[in-house]
Amino acid sequence: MAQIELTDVGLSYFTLKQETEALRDINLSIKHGEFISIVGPSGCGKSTLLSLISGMLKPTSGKIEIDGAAVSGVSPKVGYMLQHDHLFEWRNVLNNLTVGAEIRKMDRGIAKRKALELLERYGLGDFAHHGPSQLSGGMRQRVALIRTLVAEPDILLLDEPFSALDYQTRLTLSEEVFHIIKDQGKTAVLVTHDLSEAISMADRVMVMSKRPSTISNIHEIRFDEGEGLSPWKKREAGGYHQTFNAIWKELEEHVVASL
Ligand SMILES: Nc1ncnc2c1ncn2[C@@H]1O[C@H](COP(=O)(O)OP(=O)(O)OP(=O)(O)O)[C@@H](O)[C@H]1O
Repeated sequence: MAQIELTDVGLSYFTLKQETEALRDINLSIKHGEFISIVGPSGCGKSTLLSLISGMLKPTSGKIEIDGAAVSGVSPKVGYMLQHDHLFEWRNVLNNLTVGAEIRKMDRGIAKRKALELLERYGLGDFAHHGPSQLSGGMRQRVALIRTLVAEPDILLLDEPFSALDYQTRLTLSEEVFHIIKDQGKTAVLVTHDLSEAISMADRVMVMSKRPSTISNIHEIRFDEGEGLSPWKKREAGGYHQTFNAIWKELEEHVVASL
């Protein structure tokens, strides 16, 4: 059974002046533990799609299910990682990690233990009592991911999580985040403008058309070098450039059409 299932999903935004049809006829099945990337022209509705999966938005038409149950309201099974880490500067790292637990009225002791275990496991154990301003951009984003993991979501929605970082940090962090997500056995949906990031991290890359956006194509990312390759290994794989060029050609057509 699919973990996330979208059937004939459409979404229009209504304002006093106009209706904006963002998404049309979206049919998508995402399996447990799968990593899928979404690319498409600017403004085509990628973030809207994540908001629908999280339950923050309700589709105008069609249905969305997680583990066979209709999504109604914000789902506790879903966690977000965003472009900005939104860490509170006046709290140390550990206290930032327990914010979600406090809001959800989870046991703070349990949340703290979980947070410390995750910090230790992912190389940030020495920074638990540091302030966010004492961390590099990449470390802050790792803390943001750990904060999401403390709440134990099954599904991670990643909305351009690396785009505010310099290129070198992006490469390193995407590798680290990939390993953390696989290690934790999470299902992940990544929205990115960076096609090499999309291909290197995901099992499948979904290309969306210009608005009203439909699914143009879904590409399986498979290389002769084997299954489950890390982003570094995928970038080095024999068929990588061919795959990149094929998806880029398709994506470029949608980007040009949207100008
Ligand atoms: N709250 C809203 N009210 C009205 N229109 C909206 C709202 N949010 C988004 N839109 C419109 O819906 C469309 C899709 O927006 P969305 O942010 O999902 O696209 P995107 O593909 O994530 O964009 P980008 O790549 O630039 O981040 C855009 O035309 C946007 O202007």
